[in-house]
Amino acid sequence: IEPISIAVGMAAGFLNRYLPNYESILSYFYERCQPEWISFNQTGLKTDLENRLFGQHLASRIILKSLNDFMSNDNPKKPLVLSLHGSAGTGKNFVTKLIVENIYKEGMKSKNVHFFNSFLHFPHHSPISACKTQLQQWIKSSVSNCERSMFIFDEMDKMHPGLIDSIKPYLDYYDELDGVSYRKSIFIFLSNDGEKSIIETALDFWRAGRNREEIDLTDLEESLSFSIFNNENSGFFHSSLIKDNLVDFFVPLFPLEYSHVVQCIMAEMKIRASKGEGLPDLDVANKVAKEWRYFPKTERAFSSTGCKTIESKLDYYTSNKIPRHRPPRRAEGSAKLQ
Ligand SMILES: Nc1ncnc2c1ncn2[C@@H]1O[C@H](COP(=O)(O)OP(=O)(O)OP(=O)(O)O)[C@@H](O)[C@H]1O
Repeated sequence: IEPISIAVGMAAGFLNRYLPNYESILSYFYERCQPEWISFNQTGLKTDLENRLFGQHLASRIILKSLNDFMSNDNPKKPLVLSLHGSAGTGKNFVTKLIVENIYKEGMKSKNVHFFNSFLHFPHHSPISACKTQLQQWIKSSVSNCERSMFIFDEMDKMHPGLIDSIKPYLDYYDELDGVSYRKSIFIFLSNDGEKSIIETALDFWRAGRNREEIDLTDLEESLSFSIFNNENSGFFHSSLIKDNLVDFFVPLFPLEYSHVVQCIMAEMKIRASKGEGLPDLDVANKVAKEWRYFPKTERAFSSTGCKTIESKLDYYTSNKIPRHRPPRRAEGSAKLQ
């Protein structure tokens, strides 16, 4: 009997000691809606924006300021809604990833980060009412689980306006909706809407020989919202989300210049070097960047595809097969200006 009672006593002691910590042990291994897993690394984001995002001074400034203010406010009046605009390959998805990585320990894999692509998740042939219900339920249940949820909508301009309108209540100034508060969530919309006016502004500065870093939001705000409102093909235009002022910040991403393409190639080379695949070489980066397509044809001011497809171009180049005149996936905005 003696050894049994000793064993029972030891087991009781063990459980007493560790059971109260059961939750914290679990939260050590499994992602929870807790500061260990979700907290804003302001310095990390600042450093990433300065060192990893090229040619986007205005986007960097707006994103950093809006997130600093929002994440340090314990009682925001509404969720943060950012709408990122710009042509293909200028860094909309990339900067979103930087934001996510500096809030969620698990980055894009976090179960509290929800990424939707209009084509993939809401194909136009699907019944809109079913999509609306599913999307609303998804948002509600995610925020019920974790108030610090993030929702990213890519290709927002291709999204059905009815679907955009169905998320409006969650973006508004409500304390709660059916017992759920959405005020600490973040919504990020990505689209090509407004690219024409962003390109035109950047081109005006380029032609005037002015530094693009001098471009201020005031130079753009009016023309950007005008061009979004007047794009009849856009889901944004047809939805009432903009009209009702539910977007907190419009974030313009400028077309990238030759020097930014070189920076992107060098960044990719550094990633490869860290995996033991060669060394960064500025001469090679310059050679690859020269093979890029630029617009307008005469001035060759901006890259037609931003920094997109760098990996494959670098692959081609390093295997001595440079892709010449490969059509960019999407360069409608640039074509108009040629
Ligand atoms: N401004 C930038 N600074 C650094 N890297 C960039 C930048 N823009 C693009 N890149 C690089 O190019 C890749 C493609 O860019 P990204 O997916 O962010 O483009 P996008 O603006 O979202 O384009 P799309 O409108 O076609 O979705 C990124 O993964 C990143 O490696």
